[in-house]
Amino acid sequence: MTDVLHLSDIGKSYGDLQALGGIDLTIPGNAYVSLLGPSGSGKTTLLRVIAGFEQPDRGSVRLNGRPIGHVPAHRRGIGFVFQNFALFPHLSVAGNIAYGLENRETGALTDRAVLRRKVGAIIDLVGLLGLEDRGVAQISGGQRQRVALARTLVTEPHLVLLDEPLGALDANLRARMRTELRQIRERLGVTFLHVTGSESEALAMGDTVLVLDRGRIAQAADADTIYNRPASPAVARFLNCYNLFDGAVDGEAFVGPAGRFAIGGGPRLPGGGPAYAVRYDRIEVRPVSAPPAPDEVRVEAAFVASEYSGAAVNAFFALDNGQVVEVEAHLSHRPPADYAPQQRYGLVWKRDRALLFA
Ligand SMILES: Nc1ncnc2c1ncn2[C@@H]1O[C@H](COP(=O)(O)OP(=O)(O)OP(=O)(O)O)[C@@H](O)[C@H]1O
Repeated sequence: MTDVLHLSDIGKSYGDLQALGGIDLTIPGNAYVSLLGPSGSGKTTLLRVIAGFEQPDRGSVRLNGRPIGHVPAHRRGIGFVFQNFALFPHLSVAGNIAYGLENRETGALTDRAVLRRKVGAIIDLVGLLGLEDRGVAQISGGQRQRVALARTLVTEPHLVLLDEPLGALDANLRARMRTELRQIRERLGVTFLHVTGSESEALAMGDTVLVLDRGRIAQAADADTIYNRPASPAVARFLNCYNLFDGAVDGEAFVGPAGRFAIGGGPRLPGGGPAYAVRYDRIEVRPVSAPPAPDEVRVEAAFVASEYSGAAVNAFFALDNGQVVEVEAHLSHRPPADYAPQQRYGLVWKRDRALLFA
């Protein structure tokens, strides 16, 4: 598979603020790539540099092997889908989709039959058949999102950039559009680079997930690797599914304010430590009197509260040093537990299930 985009040492500052601090990145053709990062990490700035809306202070951008730093945005052959859709309110669904083809600077399409065929094919692809003549104010949010996507795809871009494309949709629709976006992309074979602040969206959608941290790529890997082997405590923190503990390695234990955790045969990860991380769903809650097995780590904590989220329940426990530990139980595995407020429990996990950044 050939690479579609190559970034080398891209830097961008606004005054004293460094938004991008030297980005090296290669994005393959025919792939779904998610770009995940907390607010302010530089996601939008990076997309805008790639699209050509923003000039970087340094570094180079290559598209299909050719440098495009000097090429204006509208000639790059890169599509952009915005969170707010940015549709023309006075045009119909078909009118919005045709607009870019009819009005492009070079090679504007004037042949009505060709235009109708191209627009019709893309309307079919994104699932808008029958809505061609509706005004865009008379369709649903999900349908407007499809129009925004179709309007970009009809220009046959080499690469499509999507900035929080599902952010304006309600939760049900967002889940459905995830699957649809992936299917549409697969049918076309064009690379999507999808910016999101949602870890679940990034992991669910990306063949490759890029994690941005303060203007740098903290990790680029498949979703499984990111989830199970985050490259640093910062990446683990963004994923919102790891309890992180401060401390230091002391012989065969990790020692910090939360206690002394015996180190098992689990991996020692090189990046950004020292820190100790246990995933929410790796922790079991036991009566305080139950002793741990030799291969387990145990801390005592008082139950604070639970939160149901559909298929799972997340319970929060306070350690003696005040740190809150989150435990996630999937209801398909066991019925919801009934913990007593303020009561003490043993929180237990297998030594080799923890991650050690050292
Ligand atoms: N035009 C600008 N002028 C000054 N500072 C800017 C400008 N655009 C972005 N920044 C700053 O650059 C940093 C990166 O911003 P960016 O919008 O790329 O982050 P982001 O990861 O997309 O955030 P969010 O998820 O909140 O949209 C932020 O600190 C932001 O305040």
